[in-house]
Amino acid sequence: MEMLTPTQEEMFTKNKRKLNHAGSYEGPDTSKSTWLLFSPATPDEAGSLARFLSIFSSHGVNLNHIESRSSARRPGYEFMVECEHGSGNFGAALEELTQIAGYLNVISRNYKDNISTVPWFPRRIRDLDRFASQILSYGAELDSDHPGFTDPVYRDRRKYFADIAFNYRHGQPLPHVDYTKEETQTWGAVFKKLTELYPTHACKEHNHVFPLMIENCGYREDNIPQLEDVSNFLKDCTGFTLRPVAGLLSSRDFLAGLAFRVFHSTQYIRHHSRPLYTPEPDVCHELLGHAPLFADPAFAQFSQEIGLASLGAPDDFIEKLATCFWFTVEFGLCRQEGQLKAFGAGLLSSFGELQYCLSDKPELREFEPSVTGEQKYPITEYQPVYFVAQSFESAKEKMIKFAQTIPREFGVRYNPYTQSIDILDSPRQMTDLLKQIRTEMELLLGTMEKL
Ligand SMILES: C[C@H](O)[C@H](O)[C@H]1CNc2nc(N)[nH]c(=O)c2N1
Ligand SMILES: N[C@@H](Cc1ccccc1)C(=O)O
Ligand SMILES: [Fe+2]
Repeated sequence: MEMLTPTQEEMFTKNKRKLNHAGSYEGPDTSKSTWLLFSPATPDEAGSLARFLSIFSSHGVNLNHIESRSSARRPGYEFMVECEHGSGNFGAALEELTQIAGYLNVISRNYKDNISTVPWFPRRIRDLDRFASQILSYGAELDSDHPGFTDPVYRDRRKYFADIAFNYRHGQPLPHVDYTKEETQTWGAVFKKLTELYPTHACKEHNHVFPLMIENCGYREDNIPQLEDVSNFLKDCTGFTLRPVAGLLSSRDFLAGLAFRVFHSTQYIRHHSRPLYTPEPDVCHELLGHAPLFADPAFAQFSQEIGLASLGAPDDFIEKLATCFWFTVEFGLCRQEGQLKAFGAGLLSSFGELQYCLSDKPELREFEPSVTGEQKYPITEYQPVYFVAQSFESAKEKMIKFAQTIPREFGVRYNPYTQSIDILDSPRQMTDLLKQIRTEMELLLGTMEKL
């Protein structure tokens, strides 16, 4: 396969059709959400919601959802409405609203048509339910170059897994799967070969956590661990959880999940004919490659930082972030005690590529987000170039600095109590944040005085 730039890659996958819940196809940009978040012009305006709603009805704009809540940005209330695309004269309604609202954010899947809107991003953890129907390539439909393409039993099985993911909703237990004998054998072959390489090839953080997964999550040669068990384990370690996904998500959606410490995990297994390398993520990749590192607090935070940086970012920055993600979380190398080790999940799940990446064949460069973010890469074969991070800590610091160059008119912060993203753009919110930090400082000082 020829090399694709990230832009080409997006086009390549976007040109493929997407499957929605009902199993019918929809075009790439038909997602229907435009959210408006706004406040009345003055805090004590009585009956203001009714006045706002009349604007939408007079322009024939249908609302799918209406919510009022206490505003964090100023005294009084704020409203959130979800408008149905294509109904009525949305532009006119928006214009009228702008005239009389206090603040107004427009968060839209349709942001490409309107410069002043922020690309849609999930605000609450249950908003992630909307991603299920946005699978890019593969998914339930296998491509003709896929090793399982001509195997009807495998295709059937993939359909079964895709349905689980499509029907999953936030808060439900992760569906338990009875894997077949053949599937368990494929896992066994991958597991056996990889665990022989880990002591010499994997980074120390992976080697530290792996025995814990064997002990707590049923990692064994003769058993494919259940996502539920792995998710519960990660939740105890770092608050990360898994949710099932039918296949590749767009970079934007995938990264947004990480902002909530949610990792989208496939549940199907690679085709048995090629256990040592597969062109798409599968349960071996997620559970052997990704899961152990999400149990590491520094790595979990690094992943969440990338996720938070992506929320509402313009497309070109999403591409750069996704490329940096690719060359760290997916295919990163690092130096530890003078030796080169793999920490990328795509390496830790492929016996073939794990050997290859530490051989003298590939080219190595130093990880530097502004440079790495521009690198082209193939997605269905071994990487010709790898980037080497000095440590997780240094990679994290570089990424945070890079994230600060993303143009965005507000700050974002994950609120673990409400499991939602706070948009920070008012002095009042900054004062509140400062008060919280003061409480923590007092705790810290108080403890230091005791010790
Ligand atoms: C963010 C970056 O594009 C990355 O490679 C993503 C893309 N979409 C994905 N989607 C799923 N389901 N699993 C993944 O590991 C990824 N990786
Ligand atoms: N190549 C990886 C799977 C993978 C595909 C694409 C992206 C990341 C990982 C493996 O064999 O395990
Ligand atoms: Fe991955």
